[in-house]
Amino acid sequence: MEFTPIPRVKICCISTVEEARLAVKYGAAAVGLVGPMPSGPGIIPDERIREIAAAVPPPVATFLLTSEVEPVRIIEHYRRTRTNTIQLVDRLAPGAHQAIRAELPGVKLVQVIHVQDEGAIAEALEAAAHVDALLLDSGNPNLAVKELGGTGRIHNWEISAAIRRQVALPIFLAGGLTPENVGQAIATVGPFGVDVCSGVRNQGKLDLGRLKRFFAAVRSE
Ligand SMILES: O=C(O)c1ccccc1N[C@@H]1O[C@H](COP(=O)(O)O)[C@@H](O)[C@H]1O
Repeated sequence: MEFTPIPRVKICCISTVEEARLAVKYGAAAVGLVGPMPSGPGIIPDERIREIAAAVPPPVATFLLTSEVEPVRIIEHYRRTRTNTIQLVDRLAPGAHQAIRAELPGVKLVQVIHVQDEGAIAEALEAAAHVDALLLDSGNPNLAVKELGGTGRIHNWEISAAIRRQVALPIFLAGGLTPENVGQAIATVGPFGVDVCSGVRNQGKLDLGRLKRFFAAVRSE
């Protein structure tokens, strides 16, 4: 018999302790806290990330989203914020993940892969050897002003499904998920978790109705 767990939900772009409480109340397994980025709607100051991360109860995971790429800068960012997980939203150089691990052995590492075309499959397979989970998102790190997430756009879920089939790590799916499309996304990709920012917000604020409908849609899958 095959066991297919209901996907975990990560609510991203949490901007206050109150928003974190709301996300946890309705069942979030993780909250995302967005540090300095070249673009995106969810950025908050590092001091606020630290405050929110300290307020979130175990076993809810706290993800620091960092756009830093140098291990020393990533480690400094982590030490300013003290989450239990680091979400690396940009590509790192070879050896960088190992350097972070050596310094922060208790901290989980999640690498974002921007799914633009089938090249994402090889990128995912390479990164998978060095991290605890992958997060498949929309975006374009090759633009002059990098677009590293928070786009509100979906991508080609068939490519994400191919990655999920080939990678033996937890896969989070992100990018333009909403209460209306998350069921189809789960059916297509079969992710371990789903991750959402704009789809549960209204004018930048967490929207209770959308949040409830998002969880209901995930649970009815
Ligand atoms: O939200 C941001 O500001 C952001 C900026 C840079 C990288 C990632 C960011 N957020 C992440 O993007 C995904 C998808 O967002 P959306 O649901 O498409 O709006 C979100 O889950 C965050 O992990």
